[in-house]
Amino acid sequence: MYRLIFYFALKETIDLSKFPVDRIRNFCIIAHIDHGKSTLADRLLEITGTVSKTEKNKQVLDKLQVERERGITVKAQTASLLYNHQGQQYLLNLIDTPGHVDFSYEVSRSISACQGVLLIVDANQGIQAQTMANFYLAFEAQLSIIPVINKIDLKNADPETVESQIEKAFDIPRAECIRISAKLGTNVENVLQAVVDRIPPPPVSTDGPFKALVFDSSFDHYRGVVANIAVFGGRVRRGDKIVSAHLGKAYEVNELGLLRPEEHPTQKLFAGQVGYIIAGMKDVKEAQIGDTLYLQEQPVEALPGFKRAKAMVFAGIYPMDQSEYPGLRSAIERLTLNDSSVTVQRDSSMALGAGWRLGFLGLLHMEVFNQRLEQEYNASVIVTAPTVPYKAILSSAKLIKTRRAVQKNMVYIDDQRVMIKYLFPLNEIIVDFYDLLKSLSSGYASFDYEIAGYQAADLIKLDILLNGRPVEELTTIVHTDRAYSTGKAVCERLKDSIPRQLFEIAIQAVIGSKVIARETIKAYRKNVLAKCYGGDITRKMKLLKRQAEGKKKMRRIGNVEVPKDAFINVLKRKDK
Ligand SMILES: Nc1nc2c(ncn2[C@@H]2O[C@H](COP(=O)(O)OP(=O)(O)OP(=O)(O)O)[C@@H](O)[C@H]2O)c(=O)[nH]1
Repeated sequence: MYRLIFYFALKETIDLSKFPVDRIRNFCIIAHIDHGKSTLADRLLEITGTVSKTEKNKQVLDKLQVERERGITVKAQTASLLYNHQGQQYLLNLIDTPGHVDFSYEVSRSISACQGVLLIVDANQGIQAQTMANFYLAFEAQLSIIPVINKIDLKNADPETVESQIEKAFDIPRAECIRISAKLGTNVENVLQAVVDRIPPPPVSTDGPFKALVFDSSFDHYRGVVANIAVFGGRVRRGDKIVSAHLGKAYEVNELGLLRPEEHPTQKLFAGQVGYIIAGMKDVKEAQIGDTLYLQEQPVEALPGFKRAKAMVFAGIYPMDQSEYPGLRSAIERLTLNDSSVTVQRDSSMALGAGWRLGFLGLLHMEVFNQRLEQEYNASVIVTAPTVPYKAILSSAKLIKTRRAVQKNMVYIDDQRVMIKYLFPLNEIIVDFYDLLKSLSSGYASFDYEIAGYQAADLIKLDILLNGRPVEELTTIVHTDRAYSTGKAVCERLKDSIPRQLFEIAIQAVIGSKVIARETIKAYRKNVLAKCYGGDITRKMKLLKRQAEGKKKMRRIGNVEVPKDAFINVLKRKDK
């Protein structure tokens, strides 16, 4: 009992910040979604004694509730591990990266804080779209790449084939692949040894001026912004005055330390270290991912690669009931405090009242944000169909007609797998492309995208009217060739989504003043008390209450009640 207490006390007194640079390794884990990144991270934490075995299977690094539920990593988490190798103690800084394409900028910044990566490939699924995209990010950053073939315990695991794919696609000798089962812990120790042997220590100088890269940041209600940093040069101490390069603002360091993965405060952070810093910043926009921090008295040039997060998918968000507006406003404010990549603009609509127009990195990012609003803040919201940004040239007579998708190239990864690159209008892939691709290929195809810039196209505005009133939230920009079919499909789907009401409802799709499609919903009266014979008042009250609650899920547009899901569902193309 006493020995145990002594051991913990000793462990905490080791000053990790004084670690010699040649015994530090900074690495991250990259993989296609679900290939086992978080499971491997947990095993590494466990083997190195960073977390206890009792927390096994809890996915320590996937903290957010949405992450647990969806099994995806949204926010990167970091942990410093102590590892004994051939009688020497090493400090291994593991930076967990988000796996989804929406967060590829975060992945690229995490990568730039590292000298090596573990590239995980599922032994059953083999190389997938994000394996390729992530490999190129690591390759271009000239990192040491350790291929790890995971899930070898699966009945259908085929590590031989996956090794051949890795050799062919990435030109990495198959002998360098490590076969593991992150779930069972098989060979995971070999991964740690490879991290020490194959990844170089950070090429930094402790003598130069302090320079650090912000690769993640979050907001704490009591302490303000907590920025995760990788120190590229010099050292920083509590009380130092630091400056963030892109805003040029100065701050005093209140607290700093290492992440194990919980915060472990230290007096200083040295070049080569990865840790956190708290310096009185009030908004995550003051510590943007990719920004550089330096000492006020020793200015340095900013590290390359900084990009302001750019929203590519926009949607309107409105409270179900206007009385919920103040609550929703504070929920959005709190959530965006932690996510500087969401853009917020106040908006209002005739039909839905006051609300916001929010911009997201991608569709998953938007869905996660909405789910968090509902789960963490109990907010009941209407989300309009997502749109993408366009650049419009007004009154231009010469527009070039483009095809909707253009094939760019095709590469065979092996005799069963092919990677095809297309140039797509973003609008074509945001609503339901991924679902469609998965269902058409019975789950075999995977997909990844990057933004290729703006291109001229023959586009037109399609309005939807309900009993003659335009419903702004259903207005879309469509390709001229698709205007008629989209208008017709939206009208048909709205007819299915809107319940019959006491009067007839006309649904029209309109271009300019021209009606291109129309559906009619016949009048109907639903009497919820119809089946309620006799005078049981409590039962009647219950039924009326349920009807009132049902109505709450509806939105009134003019005199027409529209279910909240209709705003997004009608744009999903089931007909392709
Ligand atoms: N059989 C088997 N299953 C595994 C193994 N490693 C992970 N899994 C399972 O694969 C699924 C995905 O694992 P995660 O670790 O969440 O995958 P991830 O790559 O972190 O996913 P994202 O964070 O969404 O990118 C989970 O159900 C794991 O239990 C393994 O070695 N064997």
